Amino acid sequence: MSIKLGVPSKGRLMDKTFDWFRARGIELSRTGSEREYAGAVKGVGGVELVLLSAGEIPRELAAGRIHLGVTGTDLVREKLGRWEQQVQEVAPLGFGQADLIIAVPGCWSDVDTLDDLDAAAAAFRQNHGFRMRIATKYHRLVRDYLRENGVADYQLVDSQGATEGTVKNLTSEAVADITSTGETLRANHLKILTDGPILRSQATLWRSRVAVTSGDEKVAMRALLNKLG
Ligand SMILES: Nc1ncnc2c1ncn2[C@@H]1O[C@H](COP(=O)(O)OP(=O)(O)OP(=O)(O)O)[C@@H](O)[C@H]1O
Ligand SMILES: O=P(O)(O)OC[C@H]1O[C@H](OP(=O)(O)OP(=O)(O)O)[C@H](O)[C@@H]1O
Repeated sequence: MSIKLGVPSKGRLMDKTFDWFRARGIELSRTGSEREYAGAVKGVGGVELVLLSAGEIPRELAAGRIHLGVTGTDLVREKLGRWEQQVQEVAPLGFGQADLIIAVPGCWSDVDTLDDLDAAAAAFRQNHGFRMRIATKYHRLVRDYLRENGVADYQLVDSQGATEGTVKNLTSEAVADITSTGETLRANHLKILTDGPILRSQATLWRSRVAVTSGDEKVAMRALLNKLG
């Protein structure tokens, strides 16, 4: 059997992951037709490439179905409770940097910090009869962060994409999402709370702590990790 290496199947993370491995003498590639999720590995033996959604890689590592996987710190911390017990960081990859932040409408002139948000949330509930809505796909991280900072008068609404549009669409009052250049926030007239990000994320190579490795696989794992430095 081979070591299974999970890599995002599309987009910026896939291309940059392929570049990162290539720079270390390992050629990863998608094979078959443009739409087929099959991959090949050259430059090291006993390693199989598994192409997956970035969001599913934490779960596959935690289940031990892949031995190694590339995905963002944000996704590991969001998807896995007690993530340190399930995965181990092998190497930060130096790309896919993004901050998880909370943003509110730019016109909320009296809201710049979490404390301001807390006060605005209490007032919002009194005026509207329901809790201020924060749209996000990072439920665990946002809930933990707001609890640690004493903000309670809010509700999370799920948004799996185009989150910054939810304020304009009147399905939320604030958002908690990943940003890198800040352009999407600016284009949607949102401003970031000034307290600092909830989390700084980047693409990272993880090793499963639970995947079982046979003798052959241990040899392949050592050879691979040696090449990666
Ligand atoms: N604008 C950005 N710049 C840099 N990294 C980003 C940006 N947006 C998202 N990322 C990072 O890319 C990783 C994958 O993001 P996301 O969950 O959006 O995946 P996706 O591309 O939608 O793929 P899938 O839907 O297949 O899971 C995350 O770790 C995230 O932090
Ligand atoms: O700060 P910026 O450089 O503008 O990048 C931020 C955007 O990038 C991500 O979205 P993505 O492109 O993955 O699409 P999504 O909305 O479907 O998640 C993220 O969710 C933001 O919307």
